[in-house]
Amino acid sequence: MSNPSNGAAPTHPLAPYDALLLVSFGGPEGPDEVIDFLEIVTKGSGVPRERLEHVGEHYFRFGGRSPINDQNRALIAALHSELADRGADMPIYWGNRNWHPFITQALEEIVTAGHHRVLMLTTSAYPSYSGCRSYREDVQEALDELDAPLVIDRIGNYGLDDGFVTANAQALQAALGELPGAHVLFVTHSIPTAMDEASGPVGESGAYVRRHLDVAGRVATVAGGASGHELVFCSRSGRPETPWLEPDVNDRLAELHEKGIDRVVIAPIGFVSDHMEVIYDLDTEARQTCDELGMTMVRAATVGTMQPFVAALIDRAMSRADQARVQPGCPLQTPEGCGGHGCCANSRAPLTPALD
Ligand SMILES: CC1=C(CCC(=O)O)c2cc3nc(cc4[nH]c(cc5[nH]c(cc1n2)c(C)c5CCC(=O)O)c(CCC(=O)O)c4C)C(CCC(=O)O)=C3C
Ligand SMILES: [Fe+2]
Repeated sequence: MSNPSNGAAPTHPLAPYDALLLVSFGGPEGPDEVIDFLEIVTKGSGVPRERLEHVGEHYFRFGGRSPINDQNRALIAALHSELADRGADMPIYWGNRNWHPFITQALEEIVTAGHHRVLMLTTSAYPSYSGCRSYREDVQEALDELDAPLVIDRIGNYGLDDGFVTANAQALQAALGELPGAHVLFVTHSIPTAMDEASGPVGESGAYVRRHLDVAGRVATVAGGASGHELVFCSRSGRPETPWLEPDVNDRLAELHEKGIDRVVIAPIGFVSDHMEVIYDLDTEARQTCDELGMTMVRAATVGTMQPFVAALIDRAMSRADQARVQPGCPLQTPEGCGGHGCCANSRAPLTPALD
């Protein structure tokens, strides 16, 4: 509250930020959008046409509608209510890398509304080119096109934040409640091994896998009650001759079955909400693998809008604002040292200019 004696305007708890920007992957919302979406996603990535058609089928199975946009709408609502609870509500804009509303559209709205300094959050919790650096490259590119006096900072990768771990642990505990003593398969998106090697700040390598292993270990410890746990991967794409992170969740399920382990919990710590990878690759495909092998499987919830997760994002925003108040300029292209920019020192995409 403002102090009436000096007439000062109340200081917003997130000052100097005047808006938040949620940046996400995007997904189609109807059958006629699927192919155009997939073409945008795979532009210049070398993903073969057959893979594209194959993944298109996953979307068509769900009426051509990805769950990701509704998940993001729900997350924005939850962020607003968390902000309101702390007396800190502010506008939240939303832009996607690959589908409407695009990042460029969000930035145009931000500029039109007269905002000057915006804090960006992404729906990816881990360091890597795909999950971190490409988001800030895309936002930087959109910013360059606008030529407006707008500064965008970002919060760092939040996978190891207490609230993210707690929310995942609560989800795992609930799943283990249904299947006590089960073996836990923590799952994340596979990426090319070269992308994993290039992940992390300058001088570091393999941060993508290492961070997931750290999160998995903490989540398993906090939840308790698993007979064992490990990290596996889903949603491999790319060319078959390019090495990607393994084992694939389905291959590992078959191996576990061979060893006589037939009770598993699948915990998608790599996804912040029920993306297509979760509802297709895990709930449909991996579930079918389990059914065929006669294994019992429970899928743990994604953190979605769980309170500890939403609070962790706002905690991050608050501490980023504290930092920004004493450090006026820390633009997106700063490779290290502020806001956890060091997610991926090496640019994977030769088409996009390197930022450091
Ligand atoms: C690390 C990572 C994340 C997590 C971080 C983050 O959240 O960003 C992520 C998220 C997502 N990936 C998604 C969808 C797709 N990803 C693809 C392709 C690829 N992903 C990759 C990596 C990642 N992807 C990579 C290395 C490729 C190969 C092509 C390339 O190198 O560019 C393809 C093309 C077809 C295919 O090959 O599968 C699709 C359709 C959706 C939307 C799902 C929905 O609709 O709910 C989401 C959230
Ligand atoms: Fe992907």
